[in-house]
Amino acid sequence: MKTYKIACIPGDGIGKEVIPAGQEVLQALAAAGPDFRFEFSSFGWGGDWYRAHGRMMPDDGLAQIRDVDAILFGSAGDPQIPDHVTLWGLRLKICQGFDQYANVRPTRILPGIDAPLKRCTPRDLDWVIVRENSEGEYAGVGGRVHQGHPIEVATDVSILTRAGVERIMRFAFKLAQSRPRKQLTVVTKSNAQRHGMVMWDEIALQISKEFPDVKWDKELVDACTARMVNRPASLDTLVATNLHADVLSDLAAALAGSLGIAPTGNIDPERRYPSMFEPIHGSAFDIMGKGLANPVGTFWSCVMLLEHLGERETAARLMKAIEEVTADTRLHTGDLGGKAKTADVTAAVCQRLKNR
Ligand SMILES: NC(=O)C1=CN([C@@H]2O[C@H](COP(=O)(O)OP(=O)(O)OC[C@H]3O[C@@H](n4cnc5c(N)ncnc54)[C@H](O)[C@@H]3O)[C@@H](O)[C@H]2O)C=CC1
Ligand SMILES: CC(=O)C(=O)O
Ligand SMILES: [K+]
Ligand SMILES: [Mn+2]
Repeated sequence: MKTYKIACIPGDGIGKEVIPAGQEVLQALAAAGPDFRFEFSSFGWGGDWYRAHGRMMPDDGLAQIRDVDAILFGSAGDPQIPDHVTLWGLRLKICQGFDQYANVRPTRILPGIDAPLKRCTPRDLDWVIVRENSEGEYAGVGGRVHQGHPIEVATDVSILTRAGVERIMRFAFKLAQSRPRKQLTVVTKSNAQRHGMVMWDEIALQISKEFPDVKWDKELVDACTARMVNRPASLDTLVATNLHADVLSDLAAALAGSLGIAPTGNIDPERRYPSMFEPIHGSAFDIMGKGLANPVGTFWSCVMLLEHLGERETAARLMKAIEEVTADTRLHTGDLGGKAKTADVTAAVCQRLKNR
């Protein structure tokens, strides 16, 4: 029997609630079938680790998880520690350390979810946002000089490399090609950002020639927000820079009903390193520790994890169980207007997996 090694890193805030829930669901899946088992390892990295050791993860942390088949991640972000310390010390360290350059964020309106756009039916909103995940605005290049003085200067320099843009464009065109509509929107801002984004557009055109069957267009990021709201059905696959896609994907999640539902894969398409799956949301300080977090974003991320492992049938089985649960409004958590708790939703999904 196959054994998949999964590293679980709950991190902070509601990550500590939704990742154990995700692990429970994966365990229930493995128990329901004879095909494979999981070997979980758990890592208590994050804000608590920082308070005890002065850093978010150990110096050899990447080496400790180098050989797993996949990583299930919660969130980095602690109310007592600056956000840039937590994010860079854990999540970005893993994403960049393992060169997980493609961040994939599907969005759909799941059954039973009351999405906020009154003219948008579930058929109109079926997107995948591909986020460049290794450079751009989050390259980490910049600095501060004259700190605290009136002449203080601070910079964050966006870095776009030809190799980095070519690989994410190729990934996005390929993903668009694999979807029924074969359609890609390249999100840009080449009117105002006249160097990096102009190269981004040029490379999009260049890579498009490798995919003659993919229809593609270009949209400025500001206009793209309006198009997502007004003409959702005109979009299918999107590709955008690190910052642009970060913002667009929270909007996408909200338009599909809640930030609590949306999944992500931080993928190394070349499979040199393990890929990492996480809900798109953060630590949710306002609800943490109360058992109120919606675990669906984590469960959907588990679906992506299973697809990445090549377990397509099992992934589909989990997605079906998730959709059956969202269809029952009694099982909606507070973010969806319901009263259910994390544990109720988790138990309901596990129950459906047992009853297959
Ligand atoms: N990938 C990561 O590790 C991320 C980390 N963060 C960090 O998380 C912290 C909080 O960030 P925020 O901007 O407040 O974003 P957030 O995603 O944590 O929360 C935004 C809002 O959405 C709600 N929400 C999010 N997930 C939910 C869920 N599963 N169920 C129910 N409601 C949910 C929260 O209660 C809050 O009102 C910060 O430290 C930030 O840096 C934020 C986003 C991603
Ligand atoms: C950090 C963050 O906001 C994200 O990964 O989406
Ligand atoms: K997250
Ligand atoms: Mn984000």
